[in-house]
Amino acid sequence: MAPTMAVSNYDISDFVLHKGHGVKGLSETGIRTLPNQYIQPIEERLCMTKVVPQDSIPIIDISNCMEDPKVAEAICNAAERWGFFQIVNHGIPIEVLEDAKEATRRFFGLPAKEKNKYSKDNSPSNNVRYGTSFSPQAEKALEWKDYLSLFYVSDDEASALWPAACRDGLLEYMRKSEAVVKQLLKVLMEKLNVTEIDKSKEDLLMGSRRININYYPICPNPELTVGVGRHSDVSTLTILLQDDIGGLYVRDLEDNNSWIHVPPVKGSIVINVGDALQIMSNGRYKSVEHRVVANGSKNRISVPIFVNPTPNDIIGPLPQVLATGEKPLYKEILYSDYVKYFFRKAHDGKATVDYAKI
Ligand SMILES: O=C(O)CCC(=O)C(=O)O
Ligand SMILES: [Fe+2]
Repeated sequence: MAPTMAVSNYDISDFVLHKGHGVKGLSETGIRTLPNQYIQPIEERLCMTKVVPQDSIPIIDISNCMEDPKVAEAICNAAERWGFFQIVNHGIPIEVLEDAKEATRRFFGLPAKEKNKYSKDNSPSNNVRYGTSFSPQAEKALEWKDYLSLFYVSDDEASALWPAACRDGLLEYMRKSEAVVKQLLKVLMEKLNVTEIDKSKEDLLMGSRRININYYPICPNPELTVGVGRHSDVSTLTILLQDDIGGLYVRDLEDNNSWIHVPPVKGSIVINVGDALQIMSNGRYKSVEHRVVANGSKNRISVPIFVNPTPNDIIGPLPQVLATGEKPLYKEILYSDYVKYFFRKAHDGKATVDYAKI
């Protein structure tokens, strides 16, 4: 589409949602004013006075993760205090990270017609979904983001169903990140006195995976909207690859009113604790609220892998954590019910975890 072509407010949802242009397409029309649908209530916009520049989440060199108890301690402390940390020297080759980002750019660079083959209405499978915002049917204001979400079942299914433009790069990134996930979970579990991770425990911690690719295009009035609203992830752990633009903010648990930027660090991966791990650890590891701001001058991409329990797992505080008489803070719940609850509503901070509280 020609960069100067205007899209009226009236046509926006048809253009963005139904025709599959997404906010990327809207941004590329050269639009100068944010459409009303994207204007967030003031309390949902991130006011920069709430950002604490002197604080930052830990950056942990995990090259000696299994041998050096200090590394294990740093990981567990970060998961308790911040719920977020970055890892470097993780063993995933830099080319694999670059290829995953390239794969992401290639997918979003496709014509709308091609991307729209994977929309809710057109996708041949629920495991492959292209969309925009988080949950447009449930949201009062839309988020300035397009995404492709891929639930991993098997390499064969991915070969058959995932878009060719991004499939190989994303699969490789998923494969290469698996060893890192296992190491991190082993360390985090040991601190909870879970010393043996057999097959059923491994399924409970990492039995299913979803990889998303996110595109946050240049936004005409970034201060009026959000890239992603306040939420915590429903995962056990999230492994997030971001490009060099920045814009992800994390709530500071020790000063509830403050937010901390997660700066891009070349070659690093951001790790965050998700709700499932908060629940299983009975609140010891924190699934922390985070959000992404919109950007007025640069396009941003990110690639989170959500490492999850399997949908039919029952999750609740682990017996090893409660063994000393600690009171459970959460109920036992079917993981797929938990996820359904999360996706039924707009992003709303920590409300999903409250659903599991006793
Ligand atoms: O884009 C990012 O940095 C974070 C995205 C995110 O929080 C999510 O997809 O759950
Ligand atoms: Fe998230």
